[in-house]
Amino acid sequence: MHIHRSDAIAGMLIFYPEEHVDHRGALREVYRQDVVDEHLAYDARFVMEVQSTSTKGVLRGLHYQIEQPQAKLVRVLAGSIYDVVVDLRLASPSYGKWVGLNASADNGMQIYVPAGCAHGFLCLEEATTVLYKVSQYRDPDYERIIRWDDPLLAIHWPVGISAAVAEPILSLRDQQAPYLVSLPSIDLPEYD
Ligand SMILES: Cc1cn([C@H]2C[C@H](O)[C@@H](COP(=O)(O)OP(=O)(O)O[C@H]3O[C@@H](C)C(=O)[C@@H](O)[C@H]3O)O2)c(=O)[nH]c1=O
Repeated sequence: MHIHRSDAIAGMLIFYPEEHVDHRGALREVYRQDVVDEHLAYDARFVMEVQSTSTKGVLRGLHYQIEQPQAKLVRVLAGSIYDVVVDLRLASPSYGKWVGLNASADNGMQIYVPAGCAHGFLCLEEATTVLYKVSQYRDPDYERIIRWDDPLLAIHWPVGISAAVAEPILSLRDQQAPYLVSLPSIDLPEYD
């Protein structure tokens, strides 16, 4: 498994599992505890796996949890996504920075989202299925959302007339999410 440390966001990692191809098909080791133990922060003890399936054009995000921040290990089981990680951790050296990556079932990329970073993805194909492990259970009281198109963040989503997706499909909650500028600091996660 090849591991790349993000230059842009402190603690963010990208895993590229090796693919073994033969006449029957292909095989990858998709999870190794020893790799996790060696490379991830102490809080990356995964307690739950979540799987979502979406139609093309669905954008989920940008989501994070305060008080019980969730580290996430994200991969695509079917289709492809533009995956975005945003550092909203107060006092982080990379606060306000974002990283966008094309992850797909084909390329097998796995993205480690450090606890406290916001996460979202745009589905680029029909029936795109994403699976992620999380290090804390979900607590709706601590869930927070930032607008996917926040002008302060200026994320280059592949959205628009000549892009992969003309108009994203959002949940009502994501449509009504606040902009970063209006968020009190109590709603932002800590950096440790
Ligand atoms: C995230 C989640 C949702 N749910 C339920 C709540 C709701 O009824 C339904 C859909 O939830 P949501 O609209 O929050 O799902 P979704 O918009 O897909 O939320 C997810 O977005 C991506 C980007 C993330 O990074 C995740 O951590 C999570 O926030 O599923 C759970 O039961 N457990 C969970 O862990």
